[in-house]
Amino acid sequence: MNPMIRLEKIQYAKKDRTILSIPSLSITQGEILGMMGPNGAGKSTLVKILSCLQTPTSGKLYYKNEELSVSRIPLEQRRKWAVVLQQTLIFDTTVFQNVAAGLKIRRVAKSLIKQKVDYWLEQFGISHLAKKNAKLLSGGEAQRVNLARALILNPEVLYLDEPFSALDYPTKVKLLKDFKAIIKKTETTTIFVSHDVTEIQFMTDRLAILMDGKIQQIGSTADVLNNPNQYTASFIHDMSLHIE
Ligand SMILES: Nc1ncnc2c1ncn2[C@@H]1O[C@H](COP(=O)(O)OP(=O)(O)OP(=O)(O)O)[C@@H](O)[C@H]1O
Repeated sequence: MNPMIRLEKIQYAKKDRTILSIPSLSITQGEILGMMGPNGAGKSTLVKILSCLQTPTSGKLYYKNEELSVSRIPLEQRRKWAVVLQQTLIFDTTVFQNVAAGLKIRRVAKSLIKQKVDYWLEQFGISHLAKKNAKLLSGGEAQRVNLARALILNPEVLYLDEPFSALDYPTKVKLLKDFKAIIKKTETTTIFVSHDVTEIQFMTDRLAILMDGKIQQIGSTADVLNNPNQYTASFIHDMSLHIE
């Protein structure tokens, strides 16, 4: 299968320190790739490079087999991607307007915006909050707004950097289930960074373990978690402790 995204010989260095070194990485259309690693391993840096928010020191990035000039990404290309972070970005207006924000910027017709926002509010189970000021939402509700705002733009690739880590467990479980069903239905290629083994197990098809700026293991999520290698065993063991 043709990769959606491919990295080749990517390096990111600051001063004398190599922060990231990825000889190669391919992500297939529609897959959910998980990424775990200790603090400072380079996960956010990799996500920023993949979404062209950061220019690597060297190496190449391909999107559907076409090389991207990472320092000059056209707006149409950027609009194929969406990034959702742990901190929710909420505007001081209604939930409806928050979810509609990206479509308005794209000058989508009002009637179509209404149709799409209604659909996505329903998908995320927040239709009843449409008229509420989004600043007054709970953490779980706010993250639903954040995800709806990203998915309404029909992104080809979604980057998630610990989007659920601030949520309590029951809220998280419900949102994970709803979110996974949506991602699978829309076949959105997703890169999902998390410190939570349960989230990773539930959400991802493949898992990459990043340590000291290198991918030390990558494979099917079950395989990586059940058969860690000499580099990843101790980290995976420690990460799994809290669910035993
Ligand atoms: N612009 C920069 N200048 C200097 N150092 C940087 C820069 N960006 C990242 N780093 C360093 O690179 C390393 C990797 O950072 P990164 O944020 O990618 O790690 P991470 O795996 O996402 O960590 P965490 O799990 O704590 O969020 C860290 O040591 C960080 O301090």
